Amino acid sequence: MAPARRLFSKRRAAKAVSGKHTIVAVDVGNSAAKIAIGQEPPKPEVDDITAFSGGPGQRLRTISLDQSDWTTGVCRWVRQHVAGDDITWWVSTVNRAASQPLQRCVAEQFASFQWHAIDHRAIPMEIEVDFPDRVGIDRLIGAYAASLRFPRPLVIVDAGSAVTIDWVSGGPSDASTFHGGAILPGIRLQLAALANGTEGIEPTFGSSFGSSIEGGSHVAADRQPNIDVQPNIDVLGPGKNTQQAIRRGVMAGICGGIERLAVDYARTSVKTDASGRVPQIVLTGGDAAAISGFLRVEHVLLPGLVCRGLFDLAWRKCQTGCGGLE
Ligand SMILES: Nc1ncnc2c1ncn2[C@@H]1O[C@H](COP(=O)(O)OP(=O)(O)OP(=O)(O)O)[C@@H](O)[C@H]1O
Ligand SMILES: CC(C)(CO)[C@@H](O)C(=O)NCCC(=O)O
Ligand SMILES: [K+]
Repeated sequence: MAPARRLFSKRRAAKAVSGKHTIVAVDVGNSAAKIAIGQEPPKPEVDDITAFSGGPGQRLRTISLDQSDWTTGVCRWVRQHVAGDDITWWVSTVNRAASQPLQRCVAEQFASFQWHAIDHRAIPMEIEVDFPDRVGIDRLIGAYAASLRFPRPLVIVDAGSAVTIDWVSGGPSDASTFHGGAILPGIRLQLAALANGTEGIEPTFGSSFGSSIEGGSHVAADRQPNIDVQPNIDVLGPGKNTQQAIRRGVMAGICGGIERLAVDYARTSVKTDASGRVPQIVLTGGDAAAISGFLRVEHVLLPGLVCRGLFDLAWRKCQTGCGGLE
């Protein structure tokens, strides 16, 4: 214990000189928490947003909520990479039952911390939906992060427990507009629904799919859905057995949905985007890599989009006066 304490105080002294401050971005979903560690911009004049949010120093980790001690896992991982307790946690949660215990764990394990749970009012975008406060904050932050990195209009696909397929346009001013989108069950939920709702289909948890979680690791192997991630010529034809048929159905449903909605949204773009550009599709989430291989439209794969967006928001706040980001 003693050496660790000394290390912390040395680091605190270093912070006072450099003015750096640690940001931990946490995206709490229904299956997993995604965590990234970053620092305030090393120099105030850094104006490239990627220098902060996507820089080489950034670490991204996914921790499955299946593990009963996942909150301790998060704190331990942060401890391993950050010396000291002076951390601002920027949090996106669509699962308060999970984020509340995490906050309690952080309060127990870190002597001083700041906790920013982001809501829609913090997102510098127009939000054109019926109830902006009811949209999953992960959707809004992902949309914001994508709109800073790619030309609009955008189709943002977050393939997690649920798959969300959202539309973001650019307006005549520089502001982006979030227009809502579509929500469908993700791969794992679709497999579970088929198993639960039929007598003839067995649960398909049991093997493979290890690389599906962004950043890898910390995913219990015995809970992973058994769906091949490699696109294979076989999957073009009809499934010849139950497993193949399920795989065909689930992947075609999700990929077909993305392809179709991108076209449909673009058709509405006369109203919502004046640029006339072909929409850029941005894909993120635990199943993004699996889905990417089956998609027939051009897209970019960007792991940790919501964590990147949390850093973007922290960076933005910093521009208007950091001071520990409070
Ligand atoms: N052990 C696991 N537990 C849960 N999901 C897993 C696991 N292993 C792989 N996956 C895959 O990862 C997907 C979940 O991705 P992700 O972690 O991005 O979800 P999430 O952010 O928690 O979801 P949401 O934001 O929709 O609540 C599941 O659909 C599943 O196919
Ligand atoms: C759809 C999910 C589960 C995706 O993480 C999340 O964004 C959420 O709980 N949203 C609330 C409903 C909505 O976005 O309209
Ligand atoms: K998510």
